[in-house]
Amino acid sequence: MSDVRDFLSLYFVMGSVDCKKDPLDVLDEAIQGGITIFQFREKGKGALTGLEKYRLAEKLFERCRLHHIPFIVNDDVDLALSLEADGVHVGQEDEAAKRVRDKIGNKILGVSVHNLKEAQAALADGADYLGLGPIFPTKSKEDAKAACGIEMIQYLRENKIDAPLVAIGGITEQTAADVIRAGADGIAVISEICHADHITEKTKRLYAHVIHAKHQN
Ligand SMILES: C=C1C=NC(C(F)(F)F)=NC1=N
Ligand SMILES: [Mg+2]
Repeated sequence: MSDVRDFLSLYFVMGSVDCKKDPLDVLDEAIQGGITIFQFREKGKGALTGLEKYRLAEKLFERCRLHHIPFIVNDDVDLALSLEADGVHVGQEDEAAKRVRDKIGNKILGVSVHNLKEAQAALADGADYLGLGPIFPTKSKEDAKAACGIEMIQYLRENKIDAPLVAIGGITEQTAADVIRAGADGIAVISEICHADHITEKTKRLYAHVIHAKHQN
């Protein structure tokens, strides 16, 4: 895969808990709208486990493979390996990024970061991209830290964090362009797409905001 940076523009993160209808339909509509990378994040109250989780992951992965969209698994490294997913995304509280890198070889490794110190450590551990957030307050993650603000994107860039970086946390149509102009390579969204009345149209607008802002940078 060429540099993962090119795939980060519109990063859809989702699990069954986030969906108001069949996750397969939600993903299909988001793909029609132009998402560029997908993360299966099955977490929170009522999340699937075991074989049910595996079966849903398999079907979502099939959709992504059909449309050449990288399929990333959140937290569950063993699930990623058993599916031969394109990569994994781990947080600060998950398995240490260095150990994950040893397990997954040259698959994509994304690491959640909240500040400069965590960003530097993640890159030292071999992260291919950073997930910085939450930028704004978020309802999609129960144990989210306090919002770090758009300023943190600029601060990391000013401190020579030039690695591929996607911003996440409460990002909407109204704020997408500002996040890109601050220096992010893409935006990651959960509820902005999952809770939209018309998922494909919403996704197309988010994509347009991101691509337009990218060409201004
Ligand atoms: C907590 C997270 C932070 N960032 C990301 C991503 F956008 F993919 F980088 N995913 C997560 N699950
Ligand atoms: Mg995690």
